[in-house]
Amino acid sequence: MSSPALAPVPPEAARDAVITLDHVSKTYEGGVHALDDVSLTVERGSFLAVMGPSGSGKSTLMHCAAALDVPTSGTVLIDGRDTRSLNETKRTEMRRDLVGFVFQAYNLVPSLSVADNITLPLRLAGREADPAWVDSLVERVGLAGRVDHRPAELSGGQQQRAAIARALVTRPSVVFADEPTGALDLRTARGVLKLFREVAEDLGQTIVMVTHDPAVAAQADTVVVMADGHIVQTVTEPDAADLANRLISMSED
Ligand SMILES: Nc1ncnc2c1ncn2[C@@H]1O[C@H](COP(=O)(O)OP(=O)(O)OP(=O)(O)O)[C@@H](O)[C@H]1O
Repeated sequence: MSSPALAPVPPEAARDAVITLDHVSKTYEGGVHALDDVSLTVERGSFLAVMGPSGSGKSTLMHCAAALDVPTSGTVLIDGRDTRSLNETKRTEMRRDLVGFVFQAYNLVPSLSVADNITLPLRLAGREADPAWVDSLVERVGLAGRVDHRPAELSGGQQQRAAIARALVTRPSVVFADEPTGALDLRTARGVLKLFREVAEDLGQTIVMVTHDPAVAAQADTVVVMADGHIVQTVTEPDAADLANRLISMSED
């Protein structure tokens, strides 16, 4: 089923699209067709999950959509800006200004306090921190009272919450989360996914989350299912059991 968040890419809708992939293909050296003619629009404020089996092209899609990599053909727009025409320096600046990242392994700097980790993207961009905004983020991710600690003094869930605050601190157009609960136990993972939902709903933050796990994907508003470099299904109002069945039936095809 097609959803408003994933409508085919009419130009007049582009102002509400944070990410637009238009006929994007990616072929790696050696000839692997990781993405094959993928078109996708991620609407502002939506929480989208990209789900599929290993090797289906999820990471490649994320890397192209986040301007970490360039497609072999097709167009990627982030907030209306074309990523393909930029050199590596300009693409890096675009990522710094428009994109936040959350990774499975948290990637916090061990020698910095939680507070300094959270505000690091601002310092790297030469921007002033707005103390009220930083405080509200720390509060929202439940780390008030922990900001002077080093990452190693936090639990995995707390470290991921710090990483989420770090991803939000620059007020990016979009946050990409790559298997953000992959290293967490079930209960902690639920808390982190609830936080993503709240951030999407309360702050209108656009989130694109890559996962192979149907239970994780089901927390998003919309799920695109990938297989062999294609988006093969788009699921609105996702349900974990239904998504799991879809994956099982794909593996039996
Ligand atoms: N740098 C690369 N060079 C060559 N082939 C690559 C490269 N990165 C990915 N591939 C190949 O492209 C295809 C898609 O890989 P991708 O990592 O995007 O899939 P994925 O769905 O994210 O998989 P996983 O869930 O295992 O991370 C796979 O066949 C993979 O082996």
